[in-house]
Amino acid sequence: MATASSNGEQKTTSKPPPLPSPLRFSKFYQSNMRILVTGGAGFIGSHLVDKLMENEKNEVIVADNYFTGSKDNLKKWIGHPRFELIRHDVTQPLLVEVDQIYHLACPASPIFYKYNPVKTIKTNVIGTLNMLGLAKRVGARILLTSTSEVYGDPLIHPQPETYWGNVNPIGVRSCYDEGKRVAETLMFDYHRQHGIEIRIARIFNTYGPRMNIDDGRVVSNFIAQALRGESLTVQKPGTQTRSFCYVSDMVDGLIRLMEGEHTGPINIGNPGEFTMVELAETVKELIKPDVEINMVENTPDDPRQRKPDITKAKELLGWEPKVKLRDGLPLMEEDFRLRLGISKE
Ligand SMILES: NC(=O)c1ccc[n+]([C@@H]2O[C@H](COP(=O)([O-])OP(=O)(O)OC[C@H]3O[C@@H](n4cnc5c(N)ncnc54)[C@H](O)[C@@H]3O)[C@@H](O)[C@H]2O)c1
Ligand SMILES: O=c1ccn([C@@H]2O[C@H](COP(=O)(O)OP(=O)(O)O[C@H]3OC[C@@H](O)[C@H](O)[C@H]3O)[C@@H](O)[C@H]2O)c(=O)[nH]1
Repeated sequence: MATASSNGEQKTTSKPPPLPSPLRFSKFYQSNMRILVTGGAGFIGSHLVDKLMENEKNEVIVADNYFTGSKDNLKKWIGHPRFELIRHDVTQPLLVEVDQIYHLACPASPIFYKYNPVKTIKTNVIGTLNMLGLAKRVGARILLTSTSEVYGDPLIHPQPETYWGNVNPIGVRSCYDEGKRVAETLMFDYHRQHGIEIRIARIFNTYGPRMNIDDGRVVSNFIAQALRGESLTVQKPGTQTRSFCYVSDMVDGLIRLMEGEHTGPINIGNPGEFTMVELAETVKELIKPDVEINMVENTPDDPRQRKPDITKAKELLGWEPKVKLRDGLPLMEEDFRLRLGISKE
């Protein structure tokens, strides 16, 4: 049990976690690393599970309520002896014995997190409290997937982790961005007060195969629209920017953060920055050159610019993204073609 926090402050630690089953110390038993992935049936979560399952020393448990995720994303692991899938809502306590927790459970696409905002904030606050309670009880290390949305509509560009953000506390996005900010606070309070080992990743826009076709986020929308021959819906003004990270780079960054020595928060994202008009033009050029681009109304509080400063990730985790947008989009196109049943002309 740690006695000093990463910033040198003294911590009050409560009672230590119970000892694990004697079986884990038995001479002839090689214990595996037991890893819980909440939200593991979703887009990033299922890719993370694939990577974790590659290591034969890992046992993976997924807890998911299937709000935006699906069993289909995990079908290759169902029935595997090192894998378990639990239908569970993180707003309820969970009793499992694990060594690490990747806490991803939360809808991520704006149309889904705004659909039931009260549930979104409960997922972020009560869900994170429950997972921290679990981490405390069993002595597990816990990683939270926070978001670039904690910077709100940023007034500093690119965004370093030291920036405190510019967030509307009462807007339609607040259930998500303020929810994640409270989740980060809870993580640090459990760390300082109870000595829990924490990791916080601030994820910037991530894309790749397995995103829901009707997820509503911009990359999946544009690819699905181009493949269906529908016009690409660029929300006004179209000059707003995002920086897109391919999912395999993201998973690599999350695992390095979990395995490393630093609590974070650490930005994980690709600094390649594009306006939404540039993204639409790239999708058009790569997938369907004759598709139209249609300017449509935007939603409130849409951040005007976003680009991660990844100096910390490079220095502390030895991580930087490898896949450029132009290389990642065709991989996603291939997956969408398969799922939509539209072959290349
Ligand atoms: N993809 C991105 O660009 C991005 C950016 C920043 C942060 N993140 C964070 O990464 C995580 C995963 O995002 P994603 O893109 O894979 O989204 P996703 O919607 O595909 O996955 C979220 C998963 O969480 C599950 N879930 C939602 N509420 C739950 C609850 N109450 N109990 C149990 N399970 C629940 C969903 O069913 C789904 O499987 C989220 O925490 C999100 O906030 C993602
Ligand atoms: O069809 C569309 C959808 C979206 N957009 C624009 O594309 C930009 C990105 O929108 P998205 O919905 O993909 O995602 P956002 O960047 O707004 O939010 C995301 O940020 C980080 C994560 O936490 C979440 O995955 C999500 O909240 C916005 O400016 C939006 O106005 C379009 O131009 N057309």
